[in-house]
Amino acid sequence: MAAMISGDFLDCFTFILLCFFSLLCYSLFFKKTKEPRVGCDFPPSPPSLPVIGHLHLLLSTLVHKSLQKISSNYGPFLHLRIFNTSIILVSSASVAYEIFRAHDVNVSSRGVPAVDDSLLFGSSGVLNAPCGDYWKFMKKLMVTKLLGPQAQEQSRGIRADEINRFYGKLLNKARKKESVDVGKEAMNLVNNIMCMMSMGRRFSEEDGEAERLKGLVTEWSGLIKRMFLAVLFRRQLEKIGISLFKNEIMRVSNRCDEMLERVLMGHKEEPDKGQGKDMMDVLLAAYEDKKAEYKITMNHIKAFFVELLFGAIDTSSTTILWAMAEIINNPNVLEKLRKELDSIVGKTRLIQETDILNLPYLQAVVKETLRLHPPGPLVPREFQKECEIGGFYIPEKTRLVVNVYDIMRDPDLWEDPLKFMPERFLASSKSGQEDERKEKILKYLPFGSGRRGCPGSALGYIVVGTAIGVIVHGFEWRIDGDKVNMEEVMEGVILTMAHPLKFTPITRYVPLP
Ligand code: HEM
Repeated sequence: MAAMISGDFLDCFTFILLCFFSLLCYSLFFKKTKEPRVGCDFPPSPPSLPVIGHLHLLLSTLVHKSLQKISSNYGPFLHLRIFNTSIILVSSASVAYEIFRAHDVNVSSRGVPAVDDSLLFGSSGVLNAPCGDYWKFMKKLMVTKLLGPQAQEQSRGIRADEINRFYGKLLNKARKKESVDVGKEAMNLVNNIMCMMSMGRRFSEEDGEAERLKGLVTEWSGLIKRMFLAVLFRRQLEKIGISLFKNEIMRVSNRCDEMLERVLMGHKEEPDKGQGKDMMDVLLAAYEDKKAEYKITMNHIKAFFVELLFGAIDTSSTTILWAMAEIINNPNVLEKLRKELDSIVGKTRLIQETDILNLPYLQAVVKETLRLHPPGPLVPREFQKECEIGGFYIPEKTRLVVNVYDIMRDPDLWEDPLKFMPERFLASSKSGQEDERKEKILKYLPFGSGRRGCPGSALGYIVVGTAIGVIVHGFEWRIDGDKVNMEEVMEGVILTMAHPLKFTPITRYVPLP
């Protein structure tokens, strides 16, 4: 009898638990989104499937392309739904203008929920921090000590040394008639520049440190790729106790932690080993400073460097790669670029950063590369509060995805949008910006926009410009086949080339010692 009672009790208990779980799942995933205000609709929505909404339209390895297709079929300002998560998809330069100009504060959060103490996707980083005191403090430090004009002038020598090393490597390959993996060498160059500028040291290639760092970058990229859609439901899943990828994220994070711990210890022991005060010195001083505007922790410092390594390096090196691919596929561009470099830089020395101001065609090549191949094709944000945009209602906490890839290929905004045509940027970028203001559009967005736009754009232009200058000015190249394959692939959140670009450099001239 006792056994029967306990059996019935267990069945009943399981039944109640199942009911509770189903109700919870219903309210978290399937419950209807908030109704719009009377007289103000949601933006239009493509036909959707029951329960999953528009999820099936997004299941692709090239999400920016799927979203581009959806926008070309249903319009540039859409309301999508995945289960009960609403997403506003924007592919219109005028709506982007309204959002980033009139609603900049409202969309100043990325809305990506933090994974505990992880150094990437965690609560200590700048990328996903809300626009509060911590973000303001770090942004000020970044601009004054690393990325602003004065800081950049002070670190010019570091970049010049790294550009010389880069040239030396290519020259060595040319002498040995060996082929160069452009993506790999660009990654090494930017990696060394960023590490030298921010921590006063580079990761050594000799003792395998650089390889370990690259391994970590690859693991993060793989994780980000898998997490892309999961990010949308993480909040809901965590409410029912499911933490997607948490173990994997923490495992990679712990390895980054160990690596940075070693660097930080080395820095504390020998603070003056680098060339003057670097960002790590500045952050360590802020950590020790009891009167600092914001009390940062060691985790904040480590998260900053992880984001720097994974954000700044991939974006800039991928741009170098795409630029070289476009230049090789467009011999007329190559000819014009070489002519400009030969006439301004000459054939007795290497290009320097300070030359870039006098090389408008090189600047236009970099801009055109970023227009056609933005490393971050989708800019994600979140509406903090409900608002009205373009006459449509947007509820609070709605996710926003601006498809900058689509906007920068819009045939209504760009003549021959798929053609690589640097000349379109030659008529002074300033007048272009004035036109945008007059027309109330934002059509050039490789660095995002508004207060959360990229603070490293000026440095990005300089690093990419000098690297391309060195390759184009210093060498001829031999590639396998006539044309470079321009197929795209998403590596994490970075849009890059699906196939490695390799060429054998042939020396054009050797600079005088
Ligand atoms: C070609 C090179 C680069 C490209 C295309 C690029 C692109 C971007 C984009 C699209 C964003 C998001 C903007 C938004 O939400 O509106 C971003 C954010 C950011 N980028 Fe870059 N970036 C580049 C280089 C750099 C460099 C060199 C650094 C620093 C050394 C850097 C640091 C950052 C930081 C810290 C953020 C986050 C800003 C915040 O949340 O307040 N980026 N970048």
